[in-house]
Amino acid sequence: MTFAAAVTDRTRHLRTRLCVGLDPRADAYRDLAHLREHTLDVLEATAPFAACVKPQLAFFEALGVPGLTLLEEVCAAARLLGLPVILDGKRGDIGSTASAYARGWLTGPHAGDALTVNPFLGFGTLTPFVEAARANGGAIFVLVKTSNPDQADVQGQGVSERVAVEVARLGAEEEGEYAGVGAVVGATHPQDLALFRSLMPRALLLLPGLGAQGGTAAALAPAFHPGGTGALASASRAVQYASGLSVAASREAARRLRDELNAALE
Ligand SMILES: O=C(O)c1cc(=O)[nH]c(=O)n1[C@@H]1O[C@H](COP(=O)(O)O)[C@@H](O)[C@H]1O
Repeated sequence: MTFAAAVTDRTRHLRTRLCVGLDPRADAYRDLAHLREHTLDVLEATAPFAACVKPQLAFFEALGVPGLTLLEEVCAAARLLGLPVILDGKRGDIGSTASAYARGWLTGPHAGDALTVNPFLGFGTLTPFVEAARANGGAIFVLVKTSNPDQADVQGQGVSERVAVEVARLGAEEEGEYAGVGAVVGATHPQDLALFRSLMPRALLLLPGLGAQGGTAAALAPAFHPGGTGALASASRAVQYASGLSVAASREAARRLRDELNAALE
């Protein structure tokens, strides 16, 4: 089953559109063993409420080689739990380097099912990512309008809309309900969601910024299709560190966010 079909299946059968972000901050833990245990515990505790999981590569890379080993463990644990994995790497470079990134993160030993991708170097540089994702039934999420307030410095003046049109064009070649070329649109921009939904009708939208950055579930309905499919709302700190390092609080936070999204959509 493709990534797009698998998350949509979880949305329909488990009634969840929540993407649980894993951003394990080294300074929150005694040592690497503590970070590892808590991160895997949060994954297991929140999995029943999640459509997918999104490890942020920066936090794993910051730990060096042991971080990559842990990332492999997280991906393997997610698979056992039935959770599709989005690796949040925001990669992008000239073609030959983009091919290496695509091999590494979409087909290599640490690969996820999907990868976030930066289109800043030009639309042609997306090709290796699109091809690698297609070869495995994976997906990419192209940055269209990021959640941070200063995104407009670079993404304003119609840039986000141009990227959205390209995402739709790339996905149009694919079969299936949702394409393997998706888009990142911040949950912090609820006023823009209807526009981006209409520009990219068959793209899965990844909506980060729920919780810690101020995004609220109630405002996200315009990103979804009738029936509540087509988008994934993502929260990292609000789940992993919902109340210090309490795993029970992480579980409850995931349950509450899932319920809030359902209430806004069903
Ligand atoms: O691609 C992302 O997930 C992403 C895109 C974006 O526009 N904004 C954004 O915050 N993110 C990532 O989503 C996560 C947000 O974390 P929280 O604010 O703790 O939920 C971080 O790992 C960010 O790198």
